[in-house]
Amino acid sequence: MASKEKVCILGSGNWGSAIAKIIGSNAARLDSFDSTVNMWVFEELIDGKKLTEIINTTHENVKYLPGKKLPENVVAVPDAVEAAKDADILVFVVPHQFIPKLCSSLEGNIKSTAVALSLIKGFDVAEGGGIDLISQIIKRHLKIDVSVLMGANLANEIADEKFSETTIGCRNKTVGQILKNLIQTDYFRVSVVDDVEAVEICGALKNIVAVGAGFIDGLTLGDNTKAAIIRIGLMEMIKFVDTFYSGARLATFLESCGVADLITTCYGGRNRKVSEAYVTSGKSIEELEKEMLNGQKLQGPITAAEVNFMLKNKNMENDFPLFTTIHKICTGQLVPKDLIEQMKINTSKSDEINLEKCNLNQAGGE
Ligand SMILES: NC(=O)C1=CN([C@@H]2O[C@H](COP(=O)(O)OP(=O)(O)OC[C@H]3O[C@@H](n4cnc5c(N)ncnc54)[C@H](O)[C@@H]3O)[C@@H](O)[C@H]2O)C=CC1
Ligand SMILES: O=C(CO)COP(=O)(O)O
Repeated sequence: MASKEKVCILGSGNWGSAIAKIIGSNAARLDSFDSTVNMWVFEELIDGKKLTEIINTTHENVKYLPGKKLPENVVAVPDAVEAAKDADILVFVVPHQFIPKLCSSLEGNIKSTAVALSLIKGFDVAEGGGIDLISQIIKRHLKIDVSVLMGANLANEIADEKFSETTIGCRNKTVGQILKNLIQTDYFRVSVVDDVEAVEICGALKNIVAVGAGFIDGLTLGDNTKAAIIRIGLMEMIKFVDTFYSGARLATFLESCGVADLITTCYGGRNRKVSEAYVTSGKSIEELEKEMLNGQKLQGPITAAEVNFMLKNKNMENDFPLFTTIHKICTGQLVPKDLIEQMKINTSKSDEINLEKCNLNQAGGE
């Protein structure tokens, strides 16, 4: 790596802008980083003005993180290749449905020695009936090492500098320390673990559970029911990792990326909010996403569809009744109140994992 690491942030939505605030300030403060941080902005017009120009003059992303100043060394760039071509560290933070196109545009146009950090929660469907992790897509296109950062990280709260924790999954200790230096502040505390796949999968799957929590809120079923959905969701997350990604560790679910992110998203996230409105308004999820989120993107319903694509192909829908039911409600195959009926009949399947004996428990940690 270069003596002064150059950082590029690819994405500038709600979380992209909040992390740009942190990265910009750390890059300016620490000698080991080049102080100029490029941020790729998917260009759009706001009242006839380009968003990149607004960011570069007012130092505020007025659409996706209004009211918060970005450090002046964060430079908005409308061309992804231009933004990324000289970077040593590429921070990926776009809504997950846009990653394949972004990676294709970067292919062959970045430093071969660069490393990536993905903050993206979601999957993509894969040829052959399975799913790809977002980190795998980045790696396949760009042929660089990819670490991940996931945690209980509602972007607006972090932009407000409220104390929060996060988890970086990284296999290389030196790179892990560099990434920690880049991200950690006194109010945003970073743990680095080497269980990279489990960290990433926790981040993706908790968005499905949050959709279920929103349905429960919309049905006004109360705190006990919501806690039950969170617990069942956690069991399905553990079972999913144990079944499809063996070698991970149970302890990872106790990091910020696991149970903490599950809790915060089920109480404070966009997936919860829109799913509650789905029950009470009778509108479609797509309509509500447009009406309620001002251009921000929901990840839960599409993640539920991606997971269902794989479970259906493997004839395993019944082994993950919560994930399956949430997908069926999102797609109109079931109605929200069916969630409870399904849980009454099927939760034993979610719990069908012996934690004493599961693969996750056997793998040795540090
Ligand atoms: N917002 C949050 O509190 C958190 C979000 N995340 C994750 O971070 C990732 C990014 O989320 P946010 O930054 O919140 O984004 P967001 O939900 O605010 O999405 C808006 C962003 O998408 C961009 N966009 C729209 N159309 C596009 C296109 N065709 N191609 C490329 N970009 C396009 C917009 O320009 C804007 O930058 C997601 O995977 C999310 O799950 C993770 C932790 C917290
Ligand atoms: O991932 C998040 C918090 O860690 C944000 O969740 P939402 O996308 O549901 O707002």
